[in-house]
Amino acid sequence: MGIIERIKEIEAEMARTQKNKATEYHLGQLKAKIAKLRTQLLEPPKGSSAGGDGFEVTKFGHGRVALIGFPSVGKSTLLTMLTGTHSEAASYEFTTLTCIPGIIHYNDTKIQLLDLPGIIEGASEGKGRGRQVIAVSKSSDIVLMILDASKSDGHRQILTKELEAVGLRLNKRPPRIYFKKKKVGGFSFNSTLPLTHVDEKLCYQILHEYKIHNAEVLFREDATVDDLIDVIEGNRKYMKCIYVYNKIDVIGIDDVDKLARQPNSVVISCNLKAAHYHGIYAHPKTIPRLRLLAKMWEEMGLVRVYTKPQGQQPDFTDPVVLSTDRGGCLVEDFCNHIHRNLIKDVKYVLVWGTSARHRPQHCGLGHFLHDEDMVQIVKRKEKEDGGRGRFKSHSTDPARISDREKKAPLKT
Ligand SMILES: Nc1nc2c(ncn2[C@@H]2O[C@H](COP(=O)(O)OP(=O)(O)OP(=O)(O)O)[C@@H](O)[C@H]2O)c(=O)[nH]1
Ligand SMILES: [K+]
Ligand SMILES: [Mg+2]
Repeated sequence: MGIIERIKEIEAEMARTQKNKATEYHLGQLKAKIAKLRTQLLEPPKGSSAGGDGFEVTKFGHGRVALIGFPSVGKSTLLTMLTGTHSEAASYEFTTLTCIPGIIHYNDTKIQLLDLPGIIEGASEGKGRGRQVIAVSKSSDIVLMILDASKSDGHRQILTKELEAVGLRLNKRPPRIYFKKKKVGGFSFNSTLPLTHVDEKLCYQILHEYKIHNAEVLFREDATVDDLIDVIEGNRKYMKCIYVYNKIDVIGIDDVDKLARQPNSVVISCNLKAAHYHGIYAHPKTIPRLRLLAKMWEEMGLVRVYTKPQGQQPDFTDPVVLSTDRGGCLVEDFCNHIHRNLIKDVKYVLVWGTSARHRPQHCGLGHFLHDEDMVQIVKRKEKEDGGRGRFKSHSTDPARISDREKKAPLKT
């Protein structure tokens, strides 16, 4: 039996099983079994090389955004509108068959936008080009889920389920569960608050399913079995997703209003003439292109830092662009971005901008920078170098020549 059939079989068993206190351990184990199979499904088949069919697009610019959606929702039309790169659009489904990159110039940064083939239900199991499309989405910084405003909102749930099945978690943060595998010592289970979804026995059984017998688990929130499985699997990708409702020119203004008020959602129309004709862009929530770009920028969490040479103004068209993936952007990240050896020469930095309490503020490597800050690096002088001799070449430093080298006969 193939992996997909096994997943289907377990899903059927779960559907048959009534949910109650007595079955909760069994259901938990079944969930873990499915998660394991799905992870297996993601491993590329032996002997095959991934991609090779027009999907491998080189990363470019300061960030990457993928357009995901059902066929004919207007992904290609949107790419053409936002980037100027032409991507074929037509009224029939599956017009786009490969990955087509374009570039958005916004806030002095370059953002790579990727048009992709439409995906359909079952994409996570390999239907259509689902696997390749999903792999590209995983390589992106954020996802724009393009939806047809005139179609059922069920599409959004189906797509979310497909992306979740391959380990993508949209607009969620990692569960607050500390989990550490150990070599010995058995199983320890703790929580900092009362738990309502998981108890020690259930956790033990899930770990048993993964053949993990020594581990430390600490719940820091009232997490679910699914959260626990995500933490054990350890391969989940947490991504921001913007729901983009396109074609609002074909629906009524009340429906536009409802969609626009949903969280993480933007309403647009690529058919500008129709949108103006219906008076849709008179609506305050629908300043189309700019609103979408602004939302995208916000969700990407990029930080522009301008380098200020001493006694000069910085080049305000050429920022250092950093991401806040790891919870923020430190002075240390900024220095490392400029040069990987710079950090040991830095005495302190001067920071101007919203992160600074004074103008300028003296900051160390652990200071968090904000978007549009200006930074001047002040280096150590050579004599302040703590005698580490960074300017000396090691090979000519007599103290560093080993005894063995001294004794070695000179080569002629
Ligand atoms: N009314 C209306 N039609 C639109 C809008 N945007 C796109 N379309 C039309 O929708 C159809 C599909 O557009 P595409 O850009 O090819 O859609 P796609 O999502 O790239 O389609 P596939 O590549 O086949 O998955 C085309 O006929 C477009 O002209 C819009 O905002 N309003
Ligand atoms: K199409
Ligand atoms: Mg297309």
